Amino acid sequence: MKFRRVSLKFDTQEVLAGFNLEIKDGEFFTLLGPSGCGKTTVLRLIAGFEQADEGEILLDGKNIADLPAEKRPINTVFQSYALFPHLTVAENVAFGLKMSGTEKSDIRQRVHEALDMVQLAEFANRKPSQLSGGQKQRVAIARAVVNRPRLLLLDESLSALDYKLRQQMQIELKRIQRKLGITFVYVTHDQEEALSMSDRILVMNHGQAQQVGAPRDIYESPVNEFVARFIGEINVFDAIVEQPLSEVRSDTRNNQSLRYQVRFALNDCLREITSDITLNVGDKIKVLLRPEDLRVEYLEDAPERPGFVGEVLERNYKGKTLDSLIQLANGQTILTSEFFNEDDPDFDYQINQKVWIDWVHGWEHVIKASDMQADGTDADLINSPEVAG
Ligand SMILES: Nc1ncnc2c1ncn2[C@@H]1O[C@H](COP(=O)(O)OP(=O)(O)OP(=O)(O)O)[C@@H](O)[C@H]1O
Repeated sequence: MKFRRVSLKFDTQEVLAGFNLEIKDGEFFTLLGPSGCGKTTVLRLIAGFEQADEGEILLDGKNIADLPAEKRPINTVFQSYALFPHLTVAENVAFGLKMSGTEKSDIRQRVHEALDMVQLAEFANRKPSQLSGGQKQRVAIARAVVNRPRLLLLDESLSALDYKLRQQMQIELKRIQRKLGITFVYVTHDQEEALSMSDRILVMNHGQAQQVGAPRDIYESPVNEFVARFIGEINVFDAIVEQPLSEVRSDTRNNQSLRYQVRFALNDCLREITSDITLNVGDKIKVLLRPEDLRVEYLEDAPERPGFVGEVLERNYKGKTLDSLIQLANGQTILTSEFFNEDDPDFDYQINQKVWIDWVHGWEHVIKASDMQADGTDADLINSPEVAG
């Protein structure tokens, strides 16, 4: 399904302007962004609950923008489940099929299959009030897939569940989606949820597409500061390109990147970096490093080494990792996250301890400083072929 230059205003507020989108058949696609960025509006436009002022919404190449919601082969699972309390689980799931005049025997068969799929066959005769939150959610999903829609829309569908159940349902949803082969369009502001379930994610801000890609691309190669900061923790360092270095580095995915010598604003120190994008001498860049990309060592071990010197402000033992908040010489604070390693004598530093910070070279991600507008908007991206599809 595709959006072509879709615009929508609520009174004077422009929520979407020339918005493009492509969702591939059979994929688990997630719309991710902060509250108010327009995710639900996009979902409601797909469902037909909202009408676009301009543009086309295409399904199988046909413009469905004027087709009423009930005529679209699209179902929605709401956060509130919206089950009928007086009907049993099976009757809830059968409801839509009954209304459309499906044969009784066919209904029985399909309701059974749908409940089997969400592993609720034995609960068929219960009422919604006799179910847990996760079970109600699964009934809502069974009801939404029983008439085999082309697209299933899920609006923050797991947010009412507690953390543990939510994690189980993430796996469950992905399993159901794979089994059915139906295109799922999921809306969330939870980046962890988006990363763990999606085939592709669209990151939005202020009604604009920021980046679309596989979870790994979005996490490891964010196109701007907004995406980098929205998807997990990130440390940002200013630098200027001094000179290109001839050698090329290949990463584990065989992507080739270029090497440069750059001058970091911090300590005015010269370091080598790799970059996926071509840089010119004098370019202002931002070197992005995730907490897990950084390495911390006792300062006494390396007094002469180039790099960033800091002082440990906080350390949090997290079981698998030791996370530290470190203040650098220029006042900037950074977050590091290191896997527990009993054999490393430098591992367990103390508060106020002076430390030296390096990173796993090749893991840095570089963007030009001009790609980093504070509000995350980047006009060039909105209509880029990648986003437009
Ligand atoms: N019916 C409406 N009338 C007026 N303004 C609306 C309406 N629906 C949404 N908006 C506005 O449009 C913008 C986008 O809203 P939308 O619900 O799509 O955001 P969202 O990203 O889904 O947010 P959330 O995560 O909080 O649900 C917001 O500024 C919102 O206030």
